Amino acid sequence: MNTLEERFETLIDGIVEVGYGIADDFLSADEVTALATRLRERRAQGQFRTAGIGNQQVTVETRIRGDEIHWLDEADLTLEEAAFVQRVEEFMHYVNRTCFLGLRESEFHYALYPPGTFYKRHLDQFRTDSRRKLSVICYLNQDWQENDGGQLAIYLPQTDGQERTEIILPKGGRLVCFESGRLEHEVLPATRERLSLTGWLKTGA
Ligand SMILES: O=C(O)CCC(=O)C(=O)O
Ligand SMILES: [Fe+2]
Repeated sequence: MNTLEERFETLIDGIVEVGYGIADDFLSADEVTALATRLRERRAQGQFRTAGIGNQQVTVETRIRGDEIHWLDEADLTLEEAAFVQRVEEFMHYVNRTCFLGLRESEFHYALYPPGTFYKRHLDQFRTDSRRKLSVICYLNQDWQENDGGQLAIYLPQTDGQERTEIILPKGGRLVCFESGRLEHEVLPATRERLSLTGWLKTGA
């Protein structure tokens, strides 16, 4: 297992060199199991809603996205959730020390994509609010296989005007990070429930 700083470096190198970073062991298998369990408990308690689109997230449009989400509330975190938030915030401070992005705030939601649902190609920054600088997605799926689908497709603009597509499997413990305002991406449909914890690192007001 790499040290935390090595994982942070891997993520930053990826973002700087190719536009996105991947750390495969951001969470241990036990942490994935614990967070997936917390996700399912919260969903069973009725805390999840079908996600909306746009800044206020009021419009449900399942032809664009079909996931159910629950926003983490700082005042109501389990130990595992608090540990996850703390680790991502350590990454945020590490980024600030090395890349000077001026990140100040974070927000996180669980997401569950029922089989067959997807999130069409989009950008994570809103026209009316550009505070989201980095998107982080951590997958909570055990034993995810290629033929389970549910890949994250990232569209990378090339200097020759062409576009390259990267296809990333949502394997448990894997964290993907990219610039929210720059890279369009898409969640492909899966044959199983697809679980994740997604966050944004933001500048202040
Ligand atoms: O779960 C993923 O792989 C990406 C999710 C996403 O694009 C989003 O929630 O904005
Ligand atoms: Fe997104």
